[in-house]
Amino acid sequence: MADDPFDNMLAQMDRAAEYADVDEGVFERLKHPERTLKVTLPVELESGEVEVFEGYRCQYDGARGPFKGGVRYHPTVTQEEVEALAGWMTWKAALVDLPYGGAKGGVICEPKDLTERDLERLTRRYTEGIRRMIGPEIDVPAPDMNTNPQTMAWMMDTYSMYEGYSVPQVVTGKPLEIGGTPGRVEATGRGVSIVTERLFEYLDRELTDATVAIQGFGNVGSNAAQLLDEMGATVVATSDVTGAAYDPDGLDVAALADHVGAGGLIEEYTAGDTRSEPERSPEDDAELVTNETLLTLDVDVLVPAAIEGVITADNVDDLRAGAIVEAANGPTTVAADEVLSGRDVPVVPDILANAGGVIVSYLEWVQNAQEFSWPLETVNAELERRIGSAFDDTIERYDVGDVPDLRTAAYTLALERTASAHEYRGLFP
Ligand SMILES: NC(=O)C1=CN([C@@H]2O[C@H](COP(=O)(O)OP(=O)(O)OC[C@H]3O[C@@H](n4cnc5c(N)ncnc54)[C@H](O)[C@@H]3O)[C@@H](O)[C@H]2O)C=CC1
Ligand SMILES: O=C(O)CCC(=O)C(=O)O
Repeated sequence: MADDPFDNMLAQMDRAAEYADVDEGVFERLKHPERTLKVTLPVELESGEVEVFEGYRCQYDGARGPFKGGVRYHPTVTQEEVEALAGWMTWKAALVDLPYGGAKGGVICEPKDLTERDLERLTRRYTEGIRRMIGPEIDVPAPDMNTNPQTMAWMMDTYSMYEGYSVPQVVTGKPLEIGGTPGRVEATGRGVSIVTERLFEYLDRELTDATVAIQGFGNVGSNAAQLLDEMGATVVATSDVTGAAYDPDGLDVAALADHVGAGGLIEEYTAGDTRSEPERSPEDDAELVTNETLLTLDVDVLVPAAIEGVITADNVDDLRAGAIVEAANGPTTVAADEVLSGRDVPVVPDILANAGGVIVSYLEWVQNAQEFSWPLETVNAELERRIGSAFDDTIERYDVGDVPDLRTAAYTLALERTASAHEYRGLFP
């Protein structure tokens, strides 16, 4: 990872500050997380060994409503990363106008070294650790990297055990059977595909002529790939931690999704590797390239959909993509942003591009509160309306002509909305 993600988030705020109509004192307040809880999580693993994990939950800013944000399981989680992610959640919720503040959680662990039983125990320990901090009207966790509907089911169950009754509204991204909403699993990728389509309309370019490279083929990357493929774009490359599959004629995205869905790795899918011949579509002649090469491919759209800090001062001069749509949180450093902005490469910022997940989480939370469920068509239509409206707001702010790029336009709106909530509520108790 290039720069410290928290410093990067602060630098993004600073870049927007000169254009945002925000009181200086309130702006200073917004540069600090409200609180971060660090928890120690002893877990007896299935192997019989006891391992002590460390986890965090950061509530960054709650002026606009209950805290909201995912939980990440990853070996590189740090307190600063969780705080940056919680800050980005705050600006995201404000930009897409949800009645939420921003939060994020993380546990330092390598999920692929843990059994399903270990993951359940770890999740229950973590939920117990942060349960004093969360609640349907207080702070509502959701999935992020390496967590999924099953993780949310364990969290909901653990929280409910302590309350003595079922509390589905305490987390979102749950399985349908226990109060999840149709459409949440695909929501972030769907949002990415919608904003990409809207960007192309704005730029007066045809998405059906476009080539796309997507770094990361997890929940977000794989759904974005499949939806962009359905919209007629040509997905030429995608990756996981083992490397990237690249085919200039276009990947067979559905076959790749089947391969990865069955637990396969990207490196096993590419030409020259016979381990996955039965799963690989005979037409797919993908070669294995590195993640670094994927980022520098000559494509119309680059979609970073893995981790933060991958587009930096070190590689930005090699980037050839015509546009960037940030599905991951924090993939671009401010130093790289300045170069891209100078080159007029449009970058749809994370707080807009990946907001589909939290939008549909909000719709799940509302359905839980109503004790009512909506059909998929209603959820998808509401997602499209809300993310489309945030896209329009961002473009309208950008078209005023003073801000250098779309990220600064989006931050200007998010900071003004959050600051305004602080001003109405007052800074002091
Ligand atoms: N899941 C969600 O609803 C949302 C996720 N995001 C963001 O999207 C990004 C991806 O999240 P998910 O798809 O949920 O995670 P995931 O765990 O389902 O998938 C992550 C993907 O990235 C790959 N990856 C991990 N480290 C990598 C590295 N160093 N280099 C290249 N590839 C690497 C993994 O192999 C996997 O293909 C994260 O930045 C997350 O914060 C943002 C909004 C919502
Ligand atoms: O669905 C949510 O509440 C949050 C998703 C998330 O963690 C994110 O947008 O980064």
